[in-house]
Amino acid sequence: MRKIVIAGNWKMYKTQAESLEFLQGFMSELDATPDEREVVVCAPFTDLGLLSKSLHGSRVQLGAQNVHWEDVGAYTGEIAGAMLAEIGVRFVVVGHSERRQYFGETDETVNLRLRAAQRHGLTPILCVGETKQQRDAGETEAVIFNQLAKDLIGVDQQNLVIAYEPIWAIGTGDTCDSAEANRVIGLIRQKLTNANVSIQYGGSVKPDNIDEIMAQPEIDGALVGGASLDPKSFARIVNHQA
Ligand SMILES: O=C[C@H](O)COP(=O)(O)O
Repeated sequence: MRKIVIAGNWKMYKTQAESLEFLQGFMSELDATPDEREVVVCAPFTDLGLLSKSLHGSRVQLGAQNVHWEDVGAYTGEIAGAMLAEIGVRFVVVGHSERRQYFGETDETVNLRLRAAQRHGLTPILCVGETKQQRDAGETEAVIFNQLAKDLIGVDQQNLVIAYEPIWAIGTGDTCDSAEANRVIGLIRQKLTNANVSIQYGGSVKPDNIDEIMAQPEIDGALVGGASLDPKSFARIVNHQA
């Protein structure tokens, strides 16, 4: 069965003090309704240890924003899967367009990171999506299918979340039309060997569009950037109408 996964990606925002302040506001706003909805906060590395203790026993799970493909070694500035797993991290964002655009992430390194995450029992959230230029050129499907084909080699689809993030919709307020996001996510699903992989939409998700996005039958959750930084706004997104 497909699970609903709502994940906040804090990117390079929030010190430890700010992350604790967020939690104070956020936890009190969360609906108590127990359902199958998974809630994840993907925080900067420096926040993870503290958040792990603070979130212990709560329904909010912890995610990281990167993982290296080797288990140990001389890789200055990188983080190993075992280091994340040891402190209670359950999810990790892999292949975000900001990593691909600014840090030289390729489909080959994305694939290595996905497999490393799974080796350490972490659930990777694989991000795929097209640029505006690629969309305008009618290349959306080809770009995404190419990413999936390369990124998913040897990846266990029983332990995977995918986020469809059209790059032109990230941080722009220019949300992808929900029916179009639904269409693309349906096409992504057709390329998978496990039809139960949860596929999120990401790109300018806000409290005022989450209900419409989640009403789409193919969309299993959201990867939320800017709106996950504010406790009330992220709680409203998590508490969206079923
Ligand atoms: O990882 C999250 C996405 O990049 C979306 O960011 P955004 O909600 O600020 O557009």
